[in-house]
Amino acid sequence: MDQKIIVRGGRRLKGRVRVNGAKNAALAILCGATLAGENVVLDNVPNITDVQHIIQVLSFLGARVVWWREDAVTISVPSLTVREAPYDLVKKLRASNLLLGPLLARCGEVRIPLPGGCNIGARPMDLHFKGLSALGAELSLEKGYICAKAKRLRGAQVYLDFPSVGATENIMMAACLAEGQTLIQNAAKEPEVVDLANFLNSLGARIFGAGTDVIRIEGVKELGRPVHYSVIPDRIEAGTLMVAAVATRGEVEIEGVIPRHIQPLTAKLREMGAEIVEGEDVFYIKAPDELRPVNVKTMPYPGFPTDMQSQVMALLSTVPGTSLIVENIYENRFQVAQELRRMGAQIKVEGRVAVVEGVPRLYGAQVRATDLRAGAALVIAGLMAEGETEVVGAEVIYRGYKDFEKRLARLGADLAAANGQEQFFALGEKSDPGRRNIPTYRE
Ligand SMILES: CC(=O)N[C@H]1[C@@H](OP(=O)(O)OP(=O)(O)OC[C@H]2O[C@@H](n3ccc(=O)[nH]c3=O)[C@H](O)[C@@H]2O)O[C@H](CO)[C@@H](O)[C@@H]1O
Ligand SMILES: C=C(OP(=O)(O)O)C(=O)O
Repeated sequence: MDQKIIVRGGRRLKGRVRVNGAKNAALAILCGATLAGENVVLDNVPNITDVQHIIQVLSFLGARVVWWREDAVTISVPSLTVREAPYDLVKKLRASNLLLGPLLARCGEVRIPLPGGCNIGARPMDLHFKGLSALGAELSLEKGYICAKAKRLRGAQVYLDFPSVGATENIMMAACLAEGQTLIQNAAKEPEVVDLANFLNSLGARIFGAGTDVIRIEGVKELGRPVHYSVIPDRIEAGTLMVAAVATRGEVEIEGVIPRHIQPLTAKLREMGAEIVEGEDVFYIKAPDELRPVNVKTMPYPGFPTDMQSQVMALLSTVPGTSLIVENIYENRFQVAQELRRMGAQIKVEGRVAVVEGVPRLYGAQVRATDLRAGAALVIAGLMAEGETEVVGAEVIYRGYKDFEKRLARLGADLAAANGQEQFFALGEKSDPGRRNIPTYRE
């Protein structure tokens, strides 16, 4: 059902907000938990729709997953009764592809539909296939399903042509139970890869070098030590809130972060003129009215993250001067530009390059969230715009952000969420119930 977020722009964000656990780490760790038997307890798990969907897939496969607190789950996978994941569940998220490695290692056979997720590019799986084949698996595509089989997995040396996060994670998980040593060269260095490796090591795996471009895995017979593990904070959620703070020329404190994970963004926001003070696990951000244009190039970690590109594009659309954005990861991640143009932004896209000419102001309009980060970017644009912005297709935002509009409202934004039945609930101090029959509430 089409959901909407309605934003009335013009308010500066002010206050303090705490970041949730990282979507991309939690998803990988939940998949990795299928390598173990029982007694896995995870903290700081964000209750977002992607996580709910992966839990549905795991439950279908025979795992017992229980939310025992708002942000904590227990998982036990004594045996996996089903080795085929259903298309209707898997199509909802990209990260379902991360079941391939662990299920193959644990069961020797698996059938998973090609994953779904946002339409941001072709996102092939050749590197996952290359790595798992090197470990001895036979893989084929049959009627939209990835079919993988292996009598036994053997350690191998795998060079990734590109440091793919998902391929690194899948190969690393499969290699945990392979015979002998695996080397992943040109591995992804993202913090979420490191978090997955730390989690697997706490289960009894022997993974060395995660966070560098060579990861060594010594295979073990089984994993299954009791584990109580806490997922790292979401650097992209933190970054999105930082950009929202700067976009509204606000003053915000963001708690529960690992500042070094967000360096590439912090550096850009400082280059634009924002004041950012870093504590051990907190950021204080204050933005002046006048900001400077910057150039941004998305790269694998520790480069500038593609998952922050759309939000920064929204911000730059009101910064005087010319900014250049080069998107090196996904060919369709500029779709948000055409929605921002509806709001008055001046953005030209030529292949992988977007040229953003800052305009004095954006105007509220009806726009569509074409993907998760585009949705967040459009809400940020709405916070800056004059008048009312209606972001339709907002359900994709909840794939990755928990209580997105509530958290922004607590920082003083004026915005509301609604479902397709036009049942609005509104947040923020100055919502105007009269205009749209919105029952207002304040927390
Ligand atoms: C659930 C999750 O963790 N998602 C993140 C993960 O996605 P994901 O793991 O899918 O991203 P990858 O790092 O694999 O993809 C990066 C690039 O490599 C290409 N590629 C990837 C695999 C492959 O076999 N062949 C190939 O060509 C992709 O098309 C893309 O152009 O990392 C991305 C890059 O930081 C983030 O945007 C996503 O939020
Ligand atoms: C692209 C993203 O996620 P996924 O890989 O789950 O589609 C994202 O988080 O921006």
